[in-house]
Amino acid sequence: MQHRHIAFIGAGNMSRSIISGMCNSGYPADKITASNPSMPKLSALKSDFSIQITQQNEQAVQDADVIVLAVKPQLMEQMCSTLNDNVSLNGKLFISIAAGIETSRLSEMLGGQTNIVRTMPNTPSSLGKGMTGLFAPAHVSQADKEYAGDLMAQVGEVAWVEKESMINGVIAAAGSSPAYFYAFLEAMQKEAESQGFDHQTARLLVQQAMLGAAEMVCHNPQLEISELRAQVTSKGGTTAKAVEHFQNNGIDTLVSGAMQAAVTRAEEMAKLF
Ligand SMILES: NC(=O)C1=CN([C@@H]2O[C@H](COP(=O)(O)OP(=O)(O)OC[C@H]3O[C@@H](n4cnc5c(N)ncnc54)[C@H](OP(=O)(O)O)[C@@H]3O)[C@@H](O)[C@H]2O)C=CC1
Ligand SMILES: O=C(O)[C@@H]1CCC=N1
Repeated sequence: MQHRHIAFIGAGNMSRSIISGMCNSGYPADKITASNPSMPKLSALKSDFSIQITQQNEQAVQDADVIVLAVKPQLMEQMCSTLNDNVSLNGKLFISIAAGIETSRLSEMLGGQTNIVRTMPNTPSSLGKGMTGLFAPAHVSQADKEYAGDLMAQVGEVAWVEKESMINGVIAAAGSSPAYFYAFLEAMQKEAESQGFDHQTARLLVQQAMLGAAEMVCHNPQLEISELRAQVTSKGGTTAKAVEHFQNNGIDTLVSGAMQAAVTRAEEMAKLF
């Protein structure tokens, strides 16, 4: 990918994941700056990756070609307007990773800048196993789209969406969904403990089963996921009873309700921030 000078505004979990992916794949550290109000996360980034750090957003932005907007959604407006008041933003590419803030709203926050790509990554990006959805308005150049796609590909798979509203679908299916799987695993671990396993063994049993199941899905793209399920489900056996219990208790409705709740919240956030 092109090695443009890039600044991360907000040095939290997601920025650290992306920076780690970039550095691991050879992006020059002297072209990466991170900015954050408090020092500890910056110091860790400096010592782990030798990138540039600053507590002044303006300083990070000044010399950068690309600005990654990586603060919490409720802080975005204040942060962007302070930037816009203090430094020229013309000619820069903005890449937002924030949930629930549309590009038109980001443009307002940035004093009319329109060169904005919106992305939705997830926390497995920290292991290079992320999934990121991207959207760019039609006026964003092919070169800028390519840069944004290459950037997020440093930490996993990427998928572009044509309509901005589909970013909320990405949130429901991939941005938030690691937490659904954790909730499921927590419940399984608890039940395994009730059945007599100690905490660590219960965790090992469920985590290894999940990892193996995920790998089976990835390594067998020719098989529908339902076919992989069928392979586990012996006729008259144990799995059939467990799966039947899920189905009789509305697993499909439960999952679609949860995903719709995530979309609804993203839509509410778009009005709030
Ligand atoms: N976590 C997730 O699963 C995902 C999160 N996102 C999005 O990523 C964004 C960041 O989330 P995440 O990394 O999890 O959050 P974190 O809280 O880990 O990181 C946000 C960082 O922003 C810093 N910050 C606060 N105010 C400012 C400011 N004015 N200028 C610069 N930096 C500031 C905070 O510093 P300090 O701690 O010192 O206050 C903190 O380090 C959010 O918009 C979220 O919607 C997107 C996809 C997935
Ligand atoms: O919960 C959130 O709002 C963010 C966006 C996706 C994952 N975490």
